[in-house]
Amino acid sequence: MTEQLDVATSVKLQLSNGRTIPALGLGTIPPDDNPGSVKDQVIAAVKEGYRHIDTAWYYGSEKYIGEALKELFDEGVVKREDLFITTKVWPSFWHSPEKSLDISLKDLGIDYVDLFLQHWPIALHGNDNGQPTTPKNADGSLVYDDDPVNGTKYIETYHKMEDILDNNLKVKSIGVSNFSIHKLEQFLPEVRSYKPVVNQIELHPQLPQQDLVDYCESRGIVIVAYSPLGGNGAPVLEIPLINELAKKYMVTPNEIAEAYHILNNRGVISRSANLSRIKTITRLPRLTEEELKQLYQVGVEDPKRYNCSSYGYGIGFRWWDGHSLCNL
Ligand SMILES: NC(=O)C1=CN([C@@H]2O[C@H](COP(=O)(O)OP(=O)(O)OC[C@H]3O[C@@H](n4cnc5c(N)ncnc54)[C@H](O)[C@@H]3O)[C@@H](O)[C@H]2O)C=CC1
Ligand SMILES: O=C1O[C@H](CO)[C@@H](O)[C@@H]1O
Repeated sequence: MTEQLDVATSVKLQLSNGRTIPALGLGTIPPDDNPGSVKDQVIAAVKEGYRHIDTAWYYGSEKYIGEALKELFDEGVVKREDLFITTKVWPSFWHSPEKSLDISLKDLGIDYVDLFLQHWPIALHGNDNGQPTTPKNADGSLVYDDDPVNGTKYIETYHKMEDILDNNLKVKSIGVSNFSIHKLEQFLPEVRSYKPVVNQIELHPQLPQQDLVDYCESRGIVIVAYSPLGGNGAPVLEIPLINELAKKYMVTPNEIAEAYHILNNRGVISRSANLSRIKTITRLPRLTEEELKQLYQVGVEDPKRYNCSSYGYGIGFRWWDGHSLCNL
């Protein structure tokens, strides 16, 4: 089956603004026990051919990524223009996206990002420096600057991102993340000049979200799948079908989980603290249409979301009138 393999790092997706995005990206949520290890992860990935790095002000790892980029540029491994770098503005910084961006650019040591995303369609109560990132009441519920289900202050954030793009200096494209259909229906009519080119969402065989995927793709918004392995512990890799396909195509389960998106013209960003793993998960098995459909069916009956149902990474997503923040 080795003849049915392509190279995942060579696939680029067309964005609605005429630019392209490498389909396979490296996630950079830092390991709690060793956040500085993100530097070596980025170096290993870029040397293996990755050209898309996904980060965020919220992750606190951008200074380590900046160290990696400096080393890669100084050594002539890549030039800035060879890379596609994404950062995001967190809801506690909803009022000052340019300030958030400037902090990211300083930590990354670059003067522009290729994609600037609005991390969540909500407004959390953060100060002028976006702190605290997860403001909470005494009962543990989040403190908002606006109603998280029907408020519209978050749209002001995007308008400010459009203003930044108008200057076309610090960002090349803007987009959104964790925007549900409910939010997109409310938000898209208010967009002034620049439709979001991407919606970055949790997506994997256990969470198909096909209605949201169809909604976005029908409007020219590229889906980028985050937590494609299910986050910490990679539960998605335990799906029997993924392991069967990995055996058939003689690749790793990671590559099946990534191919599921790339072959569906979606971006995918996964992470690994294991440097040798990063170097060995860039093959693209040519799964058949039937195999892609089988993977899709895994989560149709009993969808499972990893990112919002737990207190992962320090933020607790409270269920709100039957909505989780991810289903707003
Ligand atoms: N926009 C947003 O709100 C979000 C964006 N993201 C982005 O997506 C990226 C990837 O998603 P994540 O949730 O970080 O994780 P993921 O779904 O990529 O899984 C990564 C985890 O799986 C482990 N892993 C990888 N391969 C493995 C293997 N073969 N066996 C055992 N364990 C394995 C890694 O060590 C890590 O703990 C993030 O780093 C971030 O850049 C993630 C969450 C939310
Ligand atoms: O981007 C993000 O990462 C964390 C952990 O998954 C999540 O809360 C946030 O949206």
